[in-house]
Formats: sequence, structure tokens, C-alpha cells
Amino acid sequence: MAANRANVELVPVPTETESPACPHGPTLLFERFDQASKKPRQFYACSAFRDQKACSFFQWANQNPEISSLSTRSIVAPPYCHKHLRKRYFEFKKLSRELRSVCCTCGLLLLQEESSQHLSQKHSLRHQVGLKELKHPTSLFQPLDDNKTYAQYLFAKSTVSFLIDTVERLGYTHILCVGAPRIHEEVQFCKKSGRNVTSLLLDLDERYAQVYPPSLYIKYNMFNQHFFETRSKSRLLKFLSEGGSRVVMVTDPPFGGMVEALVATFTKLSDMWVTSAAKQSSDLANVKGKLLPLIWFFPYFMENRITSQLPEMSMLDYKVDYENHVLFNNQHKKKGSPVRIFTNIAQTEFSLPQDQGYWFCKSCQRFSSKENWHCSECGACTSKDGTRYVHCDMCMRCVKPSRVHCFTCQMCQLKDHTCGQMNSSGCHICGEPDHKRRDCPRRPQTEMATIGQKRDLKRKANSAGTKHQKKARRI
Ligand SMILES: C[S@@+](CC[C@H](N)C(=O)[O-])C[C@H]1O[C@@H](n2cnc3c(N)ncnc32)[C@H](O)[C@@H]1O
Ligand SMILES: [Zn+2]
Ligand SMILES: [Zn+2]
Ligand SMILES: [Zn+2]
Ligand SMILES: [Zn+2]
Ligand SMILES: [Zn+2]
Ligand SMILES: [Zn+2]
Repeated sequence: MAANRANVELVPVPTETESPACPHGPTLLFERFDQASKKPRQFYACSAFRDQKACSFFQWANQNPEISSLSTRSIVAPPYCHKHLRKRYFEFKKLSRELRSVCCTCGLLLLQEESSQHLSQKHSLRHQVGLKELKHPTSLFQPLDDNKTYAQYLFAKSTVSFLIDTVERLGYTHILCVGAPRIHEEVQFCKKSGRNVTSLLLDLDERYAQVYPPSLYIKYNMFNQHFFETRSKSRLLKFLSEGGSRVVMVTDPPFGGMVEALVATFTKLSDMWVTSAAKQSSDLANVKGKLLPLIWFFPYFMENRITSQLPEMSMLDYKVDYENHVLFNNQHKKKGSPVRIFTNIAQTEFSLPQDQGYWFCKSCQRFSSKENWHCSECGACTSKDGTRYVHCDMCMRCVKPSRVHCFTCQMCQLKDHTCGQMNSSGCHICGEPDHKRRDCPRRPQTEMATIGQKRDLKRKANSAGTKHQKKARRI
């Protein structure tokens, strides 16, 4: 019987064993607390899909797999190979606009005779697809933003331009987009307008195989470095070798993603890059022993998790704006988006937009956001979460403005804390101490849709008495 994937921890696979594989490549080893034996118990499960309807692989460590019960689901239905999807794409393009429809349910560009069949199954169809729309697949295909695995939150235009302008100014010419389809799309779209950059998309979402040839899109699992088609790896090596020291990797993984698995993958991609550059002797000296230049989008409160494993990475103060996510949007929240850029490129190289309030701190030799003041005691611009931190002489560090020093706990705490209860204000979803459930990027999108209603409920509850108050507190 499959275990519940909530409250599970990723554990490294012992070096002497090999993980069993599911259709999405080698599985990962997890551990959870087993209520029956009252002990932690380990099991292998799919690295990409947590939803067991999408991949039902499950195997207790040291036991045989339950292969008979294995089922998987693909977004593009039926699951065609890349070559076949491209063949269909060219046929689709030949149709007149009136006859060009895409099935949003199956993620498939439909050929003439297929529409009625999808309609009869009550699928949602988009009609009269223009050829220009095919150049913007992230808008054409419905973002899978209600799906924990794909977590397709798309960058706002401002972030896309900032990223591409920066990368180009720094002299990179080859952008390896790992789970960053919108960056890839923009690079491809702008190719003709004189930009000197090219890109390759690695993503699990096979809908892109319709609109991009194998030289521009590779179906890939970023949690285990799995390639789904035989020639994919050599195509990636070709791209890396052509770019050499001018390759930069841009990645925006699903935020529920396990940092340890991602770090392992990014290290493997780096090794591939070094191997490919070794073939071009002029580049070898520039890349040997290095981590591929990396731009990784992730929430600020993952800083320690990332930098403890990749000490060459540091966090920029830039607040990453998204189009289809209420909480990752700079307009929606006073503090702005919680998503930042982690990079091994020197912070001085990034020029953050001054018209959005970013300013250059001479002491830190980097741009900081407008509310982030340099603390002379700490010797740094200390804010992480978009509020102005204040220095506490007793703690000898800057703290969030909501904290006051408590002499009983001997540390800064929330004003209404109960002394002795550590981390009582931590997040109920991911357990991190420095944000609350409502700010957690791992919070399901369905909860967010009702955020306004719940706030109203809370407001009403505040005036209506204790019964509702209890309910609102659980939000
Ligand atoms: C948070 S979205 C990032 C999109 C990005 N903000 C953009 O606008 O280009 C996550 C991306 O990773 C992809 N993805 C999800 N799981 C993946 C996996 N296991 N391996 C590779 N890509 C994955 C999704 O399809 C999606 O494109
Ligand atoms: Zn799987
Ligand atoms: Zn359909
Ligand atoms: Zn500073
Ligand atoms: Zn300070
Ligand atoms: Zn203090
Ligand atoms: Zn206290």
C-alpha cells in the first residue's frame, strides 16, 4: 500500500545501492514516521510526481516493487514521442486558422478530424489558434498552476526582460533553461531582433515538444537528471559544448522541490558542462572544477538550505515577479514577492532596476532593495523578507521589525509570544521558522483562490465573537 507523501523527508540513497526506476527515471528514497511500528520507515517513490494518480510507483526499502499496480499519467494525451508530435505540429500549421484548435485538457494541438472526439468527452477547446500564438506556448497552453508537480507559475514581463538583459550584458550567449519556459520562449521569439543569445529548454512538460524541435526542447526530470528520449543527452552536450564558458543556466524549480535532489542534478549538469568544454581546449581553463554559472529562482527562506550545500551561491535582493500567482507578485503584497535569485555569479555584476527603488550599497558592493538599509553593526544590508530589519544590541544582529527583545528567552521574539516556546510562529506547511503559512509558496493554489474570502471571514469573526475567531485562526 502506498504511503502518504505528506510529512516525508528525503534521504540520500546509500552509495552501494541503486534506486529502482519508475517511468520518470530513478526514484528517490524518502523516510516517514510509521504509526504502526512507531519508527521511521524508508521507501522509494517517484522523484517528479507526488500525486500518486500521476505516478503510483511505491516500494518499501529492501522490498520488491509492486509493479502490477503501477500506473502513470501523461499531460499530452495520448503520449506521443517528440518526432510524432512535431509531425502533427507541421500538419496543424497547414490548417486554416478556423480549423486550428488546441485541447486545453489534453494539451494537444488538434488535427482537423479530432476536435469532435475531444468535445464529446467534454474537454475544453480553444479555437482559431493563430500562428503567432504558437510562438508563445506558455500563453497558448494553460499553465498547470493547480498542479503541485508542475507548479507552473510564470514570470511577469518585467522579470523576463531583467533576466535576459542581465545575461546578455554579462556576455553569456547560451541560456540553459531548466524549468524556465518563459525565458526560453522570449529568447526564441527575440532571436530575429538582433539579440545575441540562444537557449535550450529542459522541462518535464511534454506539451512543448509540439512547438519546439529536439534541438530546442528536451523532456527532462530535474529531480533525478533523467532524459526521456535516447538522443537527448547528446543534444544537451552539443549545446553545452557550443556555448562553453558562455553558458548560463536559469532554473525555476517547483518550490516544493527538494533542494538536495536539485543540488545533485545541478552538479551533474555542471559536470557535463565541464566535460563538453574540455573538448574545446581554449575553454577548459575557464570551467575546470567550477559550478556552471547558475541563476536559480527560489524563496528567500530557502537561503540556508541552498548555501549550506552550494557555498558559492548567494542571494540577490531582487524580488521576482510572477504573472499567475497572487503571493509571488510585487503589487499584491507590501513586502513584495518572496522569490529571489540565487547565483554563483558575483553580486556586483547584477544591476538591479533603480526605477524600482533598488540602490547600490558601496559597503556590500551590490544592489539592495529600497527598504533594506545597511547596518553598520552587522556590516551588511540585512533584510531578507522585504521589511526593514532593526538591529538588536542584545542579540548582536538585525531582526525583523515585528520582534522585540525578550529578556526571559534571551532573544528577539514576537510581542505576544509565550516564553520558552521556540519557533511557535513557524510555518505549518513547510516548518520553516521565518514565515507563516499564509506566505508559504508550498501552500496549495486552491487555498489562495479563497484568500480574499477568508480575510473577510476573519474580519467578520473579529467583530462577531470567539466561535468564528477560532475558525479564522486556522487559516
Ligand atoms: C515554477 S514553474 C517555472 C516557470 C518560470 N517561472 C517561467 O515563467 O518560465 C516550474 C517549471 O518546472 C517544470 N517542472 C516541474 N517539475 C519538473 C521536473 N521534475 N523536471 C523538470 N521540469 C519540471 C514545470 O513544467 C514548469 O515549467
Ligand atoms: Zn514516476
Ligand atoms: Zn482533449
Ligand atoms: Zn549594505
Ligand atoms: Zn544589524
Ligand atoms: Zn534581541
Ligand atoms: Zn520570551
